[in-house]
Amino acid sequence: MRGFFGPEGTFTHQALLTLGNGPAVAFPTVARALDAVRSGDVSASLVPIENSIEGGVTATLDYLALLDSPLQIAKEVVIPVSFDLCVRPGTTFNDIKRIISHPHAVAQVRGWLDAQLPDAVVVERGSTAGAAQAVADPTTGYDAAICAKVAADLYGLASLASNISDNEQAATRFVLVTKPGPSPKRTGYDKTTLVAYMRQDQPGALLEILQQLASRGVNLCRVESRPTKKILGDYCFSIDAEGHVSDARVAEALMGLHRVCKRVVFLGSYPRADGKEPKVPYGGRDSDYQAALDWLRQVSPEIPRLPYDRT
Ligand SMILES: O=C(O)C(=O)C[C@]1(C(=O)O)C=C[C@@H](O)C=C1
Repeated sequence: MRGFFGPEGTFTHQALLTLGNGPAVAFPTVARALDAVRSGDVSASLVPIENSIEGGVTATLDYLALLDSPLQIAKEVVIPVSFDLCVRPGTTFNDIKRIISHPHAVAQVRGWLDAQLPDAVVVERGSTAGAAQAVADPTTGYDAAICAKVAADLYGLASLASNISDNEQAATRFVLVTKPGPSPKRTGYDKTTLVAYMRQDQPGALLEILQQLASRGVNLCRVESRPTKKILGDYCFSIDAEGHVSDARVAEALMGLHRVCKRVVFLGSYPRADGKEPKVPYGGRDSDYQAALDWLRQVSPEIPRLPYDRT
């Protein structure tokens, strides 16, 4: 059984449907969807992780990487997102005083709201489909939801305005999260997600992290700093890098990070949704690493095995 950030009608739910039609259970928060994986109530949960306009979904980034119980990403899904302004049938534009939606959704229609409904109070809470559910119940005091048309149809709302996003190209990335285990097999178009905790008060610590990746030609798709939540000013880095942990250059970079960081949390290697293969720099292919290792063994035969060693 799979879990997802719900209820039915969220963008997460739509993303889940692209993975097939198996049994699924909705959770009202990302944290609960991930806890259900930790407790074994579901085998995997789908949660949003990154939006092309608003960036990382911090609830997911933080809760995925919990130090005592990190989870692992097995798959990613990317879908386009667009929003409608949805109301109970009969509500007019002039009736709208209170609007509700997910914070990421609000951020993606901010310009439209400022222009069309500048005086409305906007409440950021739950999910877009949860907002549609709340509006469907007149006792909640909400007049309109910013949600997908699918959610409006599910909860009996009418769309007063369609495609109100400030940016029509918006897309959100979702990840299917499991308990830690072996990564899915390397495809040649993979991504690796990790969190690097710097040593404190170490000049150039961030540069050192980036150097470990750059010097092996490992390209980054996302990097953002997140507070460690221990003391003010203490940060870790959430990173998506191109490549798979079994690619020699990625394995070497991860070992390098382990040497220079206080801690590295590995959150999985998995196929990229867009199937894009990385540009491997000169000397960065597995065969280059193998040739270098074979050469080193000739120079000094007692060199021990390395993780990517295939001889
Ligand atoms: O509320 C939803 O429908 C979600 O699936 C969450 C979420 C997000 O976290 O970004 C997903 C896509 C949209 O960008 C807005 C909200």
